[in-house]
Amino acid sequence: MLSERPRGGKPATATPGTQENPMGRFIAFLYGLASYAVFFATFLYAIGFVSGLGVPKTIDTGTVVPMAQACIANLLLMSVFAVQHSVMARKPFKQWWTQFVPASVERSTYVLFSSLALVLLFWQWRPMPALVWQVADPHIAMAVTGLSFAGWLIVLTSTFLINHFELFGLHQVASNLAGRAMPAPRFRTPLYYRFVRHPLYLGFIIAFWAAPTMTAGRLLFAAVTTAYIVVGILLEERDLVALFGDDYRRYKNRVSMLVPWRKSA
Ligand SMILES: C[S@@+](CC[C@H](N)C(=O)[O-])C[C@H]1O[C@@H](n2cnc3c(N)ncnc32)[C@H](O)[C@@H]1O
Repeated sequence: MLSERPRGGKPATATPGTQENPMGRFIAFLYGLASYAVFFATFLYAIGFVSGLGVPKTIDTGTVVPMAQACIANLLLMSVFAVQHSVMARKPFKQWWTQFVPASVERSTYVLFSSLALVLLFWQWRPMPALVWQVADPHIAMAVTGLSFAGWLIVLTSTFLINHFELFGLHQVASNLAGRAMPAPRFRTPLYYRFVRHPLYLGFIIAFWAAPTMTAGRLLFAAVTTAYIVVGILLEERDLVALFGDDYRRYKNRVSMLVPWRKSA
């Protein structure tokens, strides 16, 4: 879903686009912090939006319009996010726009635009309240909600296992501020990554599908985002093989993609 991080080649090199001017570096750092704050608020809102808890506008609230109209509007909103999130993550796009945006804040800007695309989706989402399923037993319903929150927790903890601060651009602006080089990307397989290659995406899938009440709107959201995740994995793995070579190829042979069972050794 979130895709490529800036790579900058195998050896650690000076942060590309490092500003010489200390004030410029400081402003870049503040911008990175602000983008991160917007991301974090959006992430928290997303939990409420999908679960229907604790936020004013959820996936199942708002003005009800005819089903086809709602479906088209929602597909458009998800497409805006998908196009922004995928296109801005591709190397040719990065090469083009880092002519205008300093490379040190490229990731923060990507994170900011992704968050804004999500805010637009939350704001403009049209509810589709038709009931697909509903868990009648309150204890089971609570357990399903708990499973959904476990999915969100897996998402957040996976970002820390990979590199939370680099993924959301803070590492880049902090290194730029300190005039330090960004370290070369490292292949990691900690904790969940021993069981599945994409725990973060698995967390999203669990969070979206574990619904005690599944409406047509949430079903549309879960189905489209799951399809987007699967396509995203194919693109991400192409980059990971290019970056980590045989290490990643062997990992692919050993560990399954999303379903946590061990492949035969
Ligand atoms: C949003 S994270 C998602 C990581 C992974 N796909 C997941 O679902 O847990 C995407 C970034 O993680 C990086 N990445 C994915 N797997 C990795 C691994 N095993 N070691 C290091 N970086 C990885 C990718 O290069 C990409 O920049």
